[in-house]
Amino acid sequence: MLFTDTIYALSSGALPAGVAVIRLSGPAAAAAVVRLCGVLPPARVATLRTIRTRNGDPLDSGLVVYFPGPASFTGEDCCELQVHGGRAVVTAILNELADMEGLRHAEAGEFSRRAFQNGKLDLVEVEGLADLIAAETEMQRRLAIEQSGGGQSALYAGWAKRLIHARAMIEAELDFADEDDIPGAVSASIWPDMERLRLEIEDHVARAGLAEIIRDGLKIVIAGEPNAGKSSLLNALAKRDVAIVTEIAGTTRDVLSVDLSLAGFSVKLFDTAGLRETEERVEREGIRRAREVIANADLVLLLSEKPEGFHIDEALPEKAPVIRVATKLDRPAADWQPQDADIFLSTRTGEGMTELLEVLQSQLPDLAGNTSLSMPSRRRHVDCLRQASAALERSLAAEGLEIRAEQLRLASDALGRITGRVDVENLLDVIFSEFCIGK
Ligand SMILES: Nc1nc2c(c(=O)[nH]1)N(C=O)[C@@H](CNc1ccc(C(=O)N[C@@H](CCC(=O)O)C(=O)O)cc1)CN2
Ligand SMILES: Nc1nc2c(ncn2[C@@H]2O[C@H](COP(=O)(O)OP(=O)(O)OP(=O)(O)O)[C@@H](O)[C@H]2O)c(=O)[nH]1
Ligand SMILES: [Mg+2]
Repeated sequence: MLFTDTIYALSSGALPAGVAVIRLSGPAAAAAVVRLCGVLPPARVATLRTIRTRNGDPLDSGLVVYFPGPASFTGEDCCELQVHGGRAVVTAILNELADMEGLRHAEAGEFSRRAFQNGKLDLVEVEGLADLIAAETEMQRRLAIEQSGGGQSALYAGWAKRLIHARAMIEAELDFADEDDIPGAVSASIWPDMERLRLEIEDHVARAGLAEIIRDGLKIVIAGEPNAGKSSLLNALAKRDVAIVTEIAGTTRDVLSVDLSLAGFSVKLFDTAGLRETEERVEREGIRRAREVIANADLVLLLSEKPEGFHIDEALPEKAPVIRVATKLDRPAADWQPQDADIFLSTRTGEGMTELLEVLQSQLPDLAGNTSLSMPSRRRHVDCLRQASAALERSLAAEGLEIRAEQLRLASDALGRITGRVDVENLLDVIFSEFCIGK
């Protein structure tokens, strides 16, 4: 594909800033820099230049870098103007660029799209870059680096290679089937490896849930009777006054949520309406919504201010763990026994809060140390991997070499779609639109 347009955009963040980076990519990038700075700096050497309007008036003095293609981020000729990050400075330079022939402002993700189309990045790496830019927690960063740095792509490429080898062996057998001196089972040796491959893919897919927790955060829902102290706990954990707290039972109606970072993980903490039978319409709707988030929780903190309060007739999630939290421990009223709850706390005195945080951390996946974060990070990857695994399974079960070979081809195609080597044109708009402008 040929791009005739040269694109430009402010690639750094919000202005004002100490320094702003304006990137250009395309055939007219070098000429544009010559127009602004006189002469082109030597390739890949940051060089201090005065940037001028076409009338020769100085706009700014900045560092200019020229990356001749194909050895650039996009594979095209690229230039960077690293200028003072004032709004008027950047606007003036962008206006100069807008007036030049063949130049236009970049669309969201367009630099990365060109890098993909020029073979600099594959789709997994592109998606990893989008994740890296969005990463807010340490685990999100590590997962994104695994994807954007090519680690994941190398794994899939290795699998694709094994499939190609197997298909080649089958082709050879089919081609020479009539000749007596070719042993009948050239391809027999490949099936144990195809079975292993299928298991490897299945193991890999099984880690997708972990990736989802890293990307989207662990969903922890605070539930329990009205007045149990749910909103007080949300505020205590968030360390801000997010939810309304009153002594009136039935205060919270809407589902509230705050994002926390816990041991490098992102956690989404939900406060819900107290669960009880009621005729009050607004409260009933609040309780319906509470049940909905409880059903989708990764972890439920079930709160009660008295031992019998845990026996609610509510549908708790089937798979997610439930931690029983005894509240308002500072009050002498309730007669708690050690077996009544998992955690005893008071948000008023802070007692038990450390223990609660420890229990929450113990519920997070153990990814300490150098554990590899090799896992499918997106639904799209999981879908392709499942298709590959299913095709492998059909191939292993089928009779007849032609049919088995056809299924292996389908498995190859499914793997190829993950990194974008096979028919993904329709996906590209979706993937690149996730990016910010200038990336
Ligand atoms: N100033 C600046 N910082 C930046 C970027 C940028 O574009 N500009 N990046 C933007 O994302 C990231 C760095 N990524 C980059 C990736 C490849 C190439 C590049 O020139 N690749 C060539 C040469 C490789 C080499 O010299 O080893 C190539 O792949 O052929 C540059 C930046 C983060 N920091
Ligand atoms: N003594 C004491 N009172 C508490 C504690 N935590 C909450 N309370 C009080 O208990 C009452 C109810 O607290 P909330 O946090 O609003 O309870 P809730 O579970 O969110 O209640 P609903 O939203 O109505 O379901 C308020 O008056 C709080 O001040 C605590 O640790 N100690
Ligand atoms: Mg509340």
